[in-house]
Amino acid sequence: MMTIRDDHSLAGDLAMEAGEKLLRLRAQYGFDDAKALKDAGDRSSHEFLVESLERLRPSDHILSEEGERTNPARLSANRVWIVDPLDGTREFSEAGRTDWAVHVALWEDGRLAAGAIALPAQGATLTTANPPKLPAGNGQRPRIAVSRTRPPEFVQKLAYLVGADLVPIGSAGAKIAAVLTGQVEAYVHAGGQYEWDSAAPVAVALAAGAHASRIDGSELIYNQADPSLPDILVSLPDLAPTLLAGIRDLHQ
Ligand SMILES: Nc1ncnc2c1ncn2[C@@H]1O[C@H](COP(=O)(O)O)[C@@H](OP(=O)(O)O)[C@H]1O
Ligand SMILES: [Mg+2]
Repeated sequence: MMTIRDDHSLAGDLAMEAGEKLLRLRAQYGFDDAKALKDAGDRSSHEFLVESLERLRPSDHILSEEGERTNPARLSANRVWIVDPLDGTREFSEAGRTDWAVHVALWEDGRLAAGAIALPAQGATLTTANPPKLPAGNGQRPRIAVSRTRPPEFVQKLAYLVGADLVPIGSAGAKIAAVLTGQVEAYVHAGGQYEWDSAAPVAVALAAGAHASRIDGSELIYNQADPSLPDILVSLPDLAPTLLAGIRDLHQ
């Protein structure tokens, strides 16, 4: 009998397969022409994910960083796959870096229903099929992951206020995975980002029991007409109230 993969497994399998293709591209192109490698990575991963989803989930809709962003049909659809074929494109094009990811999420009836973050160069994939067990907070100075290239202006002050250290990492997916695997305790971003940068990692984070919200504490809302979702806080649950209070104080 033919078995139909459930959405959680499908998200994981597609993210992992896209990641394996990206590793092969990296080996094939090398790092001499970063732009050529980035363009090939974005395009081929997008084409693989769209072709696979159209074949395996023909009635669903797709919102991809590299695709049609304003397609109005997705706004009245029940099921929309939100994908970032290559998150951390810059890091993907730099030799030796492992902080880049493939994001595959399913939004269904107003909420994130499934998701996967593949970290091909780390040999890991985190999925809602089997959410990671959150590390216990160790009571040490918290570590906050921030963008390597675009850290929000206030995070240095936030780190000082709450007694934390900043850890620069590329890719939103790699930073949220770092929270879920115990390399850092939080990720704070502001100043610009889109739904595809956070949908899949947030699906996995919520399934694992982590805190994920806008930096004002409100809910992250997906499948909106304007896919801009400019700020985010993901952390171990115990740390969230302190960070939200710190951010609030700094923004008064
Ligand atoms: N100010 C900003 N405006 C728009 N997108 C941003 C942004 N800061 C970060 N991002 C996006 O968020 C992802 C993670 O960024 P970072 O590595 O700096 O933390 C990247 O996705 P892509 O690599 O898919 O473009 C990046 O483009
Ligand atoms: Mg991205």
